[in-house]
Amino acid sequence: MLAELTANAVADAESRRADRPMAEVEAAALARPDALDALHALAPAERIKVIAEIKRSSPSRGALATITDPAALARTYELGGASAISVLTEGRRFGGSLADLESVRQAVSLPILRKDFIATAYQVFEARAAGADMVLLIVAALDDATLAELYGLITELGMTPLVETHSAEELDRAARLGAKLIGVNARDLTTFELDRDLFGRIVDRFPEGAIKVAESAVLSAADVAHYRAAGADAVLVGEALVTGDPISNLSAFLAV
Ligand SMILES: O=C(O)c1ccccc1NCC(=O)[C@H](O)[C@H](O)COP(=O)(O)O
Repeated sequence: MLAELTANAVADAESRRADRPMAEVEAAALARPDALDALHALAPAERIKVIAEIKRSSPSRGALATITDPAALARTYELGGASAISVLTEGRRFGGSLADLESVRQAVSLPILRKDFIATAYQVFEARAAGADMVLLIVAALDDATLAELYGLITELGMTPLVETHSAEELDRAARLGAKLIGVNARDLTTFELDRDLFGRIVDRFPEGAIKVAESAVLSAADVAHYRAAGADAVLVGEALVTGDPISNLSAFLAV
């Protein structure tokens, strides 16, 4: 499934490239004001931080929410105390787009993550051109050379890579990269099984000083407390915020 999602995302980017060549996207990326400092926004603090996601649907859960105005939802997240916004830009299975990211960029002053299946430089330039401050790199989807190349490009463009892992070995690969913002996704992206305890089992492998993000499977404040007790600096939450009341859920999550 992960290989298919990545291949589709790359194919979709290649078809956009036919209309908007690399030189044009690169120029748009370089013309953007500086990216926001996501490492500062997500730095460890007394309270856990929340990266709030704009998520319409997903392969594991199907349709989740009708989001006609992602900018309005992002403003609600900002008002509710989120530290950053994640925008799923994959179109086929998640119903997202780069246009969503652009509209969110105009609406909030929080760092924005492009959450997608990134495997090419073109997708990274697209992210910056649309106003992203962070770009997701999924370790399981990339070999070490591509991971290092994309990591370098993202940082050269002033953005922060969120390096996503799902095992101790992948966390070690993220550490070798020098990643400063690392996520452990509770969701196995091939089987869709959720394992909330994975974060706690491998948290000791985080490199010194890296920001620890627990991704997925937060449905309640108790889940946030579980991740916090295991050492998470931040949680990345989609479903609970798009299917419930975002303000009261954020308030409960941030009170942990
Ligand atoms: O959510 C899915 O079904 C999914 C399937 C395959 C690849 C990625 C997938 N989701 C992306 C994410 O990692 C989540 O959207 C994100 O961590 C939030 O998760 P949740 O709070 O459980 O909605």
